[in-house]
Amino acid sequence: MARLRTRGLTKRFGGLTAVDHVDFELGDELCSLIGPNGAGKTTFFDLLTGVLEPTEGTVERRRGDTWEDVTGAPPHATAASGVHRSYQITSVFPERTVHENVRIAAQAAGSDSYTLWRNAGAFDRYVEEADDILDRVRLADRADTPARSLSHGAKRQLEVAIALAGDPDVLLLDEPNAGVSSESVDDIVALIEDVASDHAVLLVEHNMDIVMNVSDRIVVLNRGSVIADGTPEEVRDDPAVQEAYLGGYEPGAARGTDRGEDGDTAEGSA
Ligand SMILES: Nc1ncnc2c1ncn2[C@@H]1O[C@H](COP(=O)(O)OP(=O)(O)OP(=O)(O)O)[C@@H](O)[C@H]1O
Repeated sequence: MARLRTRGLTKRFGGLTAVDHVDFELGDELCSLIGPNGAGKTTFFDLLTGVLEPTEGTVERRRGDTWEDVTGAPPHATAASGVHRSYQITSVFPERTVHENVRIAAQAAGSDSYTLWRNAGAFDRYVEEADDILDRVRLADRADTPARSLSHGAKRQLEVAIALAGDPDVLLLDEPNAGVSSESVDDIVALIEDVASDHAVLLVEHNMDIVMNVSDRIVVLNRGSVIADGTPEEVRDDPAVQEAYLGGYEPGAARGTDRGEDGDTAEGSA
């Protein structure tokens, strides 16, 4: 079922059109959004999540049998409507533990957050929810670790955990592999595939091996416009995509050669 769609979505920065009349629909699938640097991927995510207001066009969310116009709704309203984004530059509280970060995110998304002090049962529920999510993202053994001391890979897992805490049905994953060492890539890939089993997922990822392996569908942006939309095989074999982006792509060559390979060690701050 289609869950999110855009019609004629456009963002101009002065004379530059960063996103150019994009018609897009996300269903229950793992769709990757790829394209060269500056293609408009981040701007598109910012438009979907209300970080930016479009110059033209609409963003709509499925509500039962109808579509609701959520164009320009602020980020908290977008999150409340079930669209969550994992940030490349994260919003974790570095001094708080992994568990506290997820529990706080679950509380913030819950309807009774303002009366929590009166409602011990609600608190226990959020603690349990955080336990379950940490099991799912395989961070349970680091529940009591301060977020700042996690490795890059574990930080990406925590970001996904925080996004899951809001109980979304659409997840926008913003380079979940950024900065992760090659040994940890398989864990992140397993996590992406796992969350895609029960969420609609839109993934921005530069590592083409990951994109080709996990995606049901790939949308290619170039200079703000969609130049291809299809299965990994269709997109890989598309001459326009080869020219704009994938020129010279060979399976297996992307791993370890991408940006952000600065090792999977703690970085001192989240
Ligand atoms: N706030 C802004 N003001 C002016 N220009 C901007 C702004 N944000 C982005 N741009 C421009 O819009 C274009 C699209 O940028 P965007 O960051 O969306 O691309 P991207 O596909 O995410 O790139 P990357 O892969 O490098 O992250 C670029 O030319 C960029 O310089």
